[in-house]
Amino acid sequence: MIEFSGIGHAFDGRTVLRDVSLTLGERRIGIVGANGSGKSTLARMINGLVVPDSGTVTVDGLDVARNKRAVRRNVGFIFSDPDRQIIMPTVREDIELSLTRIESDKVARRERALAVLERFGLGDHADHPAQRLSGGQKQLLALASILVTEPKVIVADEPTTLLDLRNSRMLRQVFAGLDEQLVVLTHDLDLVDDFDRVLVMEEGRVVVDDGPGPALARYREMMS
Ligand SMILES: Nc1ncnc2c1ncn2[C@@H]1O[C@H](COP(=O)(O)OP(=O)(O)OP(=O)(O)O)[C@@H](O)[C@H]1O
Repeated sequence: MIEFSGIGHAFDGRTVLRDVSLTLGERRIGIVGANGSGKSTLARMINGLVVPDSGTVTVDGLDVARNKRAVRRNVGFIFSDPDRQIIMPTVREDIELSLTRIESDKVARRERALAVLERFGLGDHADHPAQRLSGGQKQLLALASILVTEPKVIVADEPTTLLDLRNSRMLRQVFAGLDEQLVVLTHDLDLVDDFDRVLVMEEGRVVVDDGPGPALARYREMMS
């Protein structure tokens, strides 16, 4: 359960979030909205990457600002720019690094890394330099390295921006099969059209909060 309570935030004196209060308990939640409407800022508060100027954010009852480390163990954050997330020289090592926290056995780590790479269509690239992957392959690697650790909550910021149609569809299926709570920020409206709940943001506020059908229809109207 994620709870935003009376959130306000400004960057350099410019307000970007205004009095946002929300309880997110559904399994799959989409957040859409115009560029600059505050989606990423709000999502980054879920794992303490941004601390709100006013109000509180809690995850399973833990105040994020005061318990960043504990919260981050349970919240996997997938950045829109995969270069921010890829650390190790090879593709397999990058996944293995993510696994060190939850799997102490080296051989088991390797097996799990290879299995997840196979699942994400990167099996043939396991020993390739991670930085030489294409943009979309890097995005898949960044996703795989978070999903493999099975965090309780996954926050994905524009996860399909670099993906081709086949991989976007594959990701949609991966998301459909996840047991974890998922919060996805996206401009790809098809990605969230079967989610449980969709929020539409405008100028730092949540202006629509509904099922995907009515919420996306309203958003399309707003953007036309
Ligand atoms: N670290 C920062 N320093 C200064 N301003 C920032 C910072 N991060 C975000 N902003 C500003 O806050 C506003 C909201 O940005 P945010 O990234 O939350 O929007 P968004 O809805 O995710 O946009 P997009 O769809 O373009 O990714 C923007 O005007 C942005 O310039």
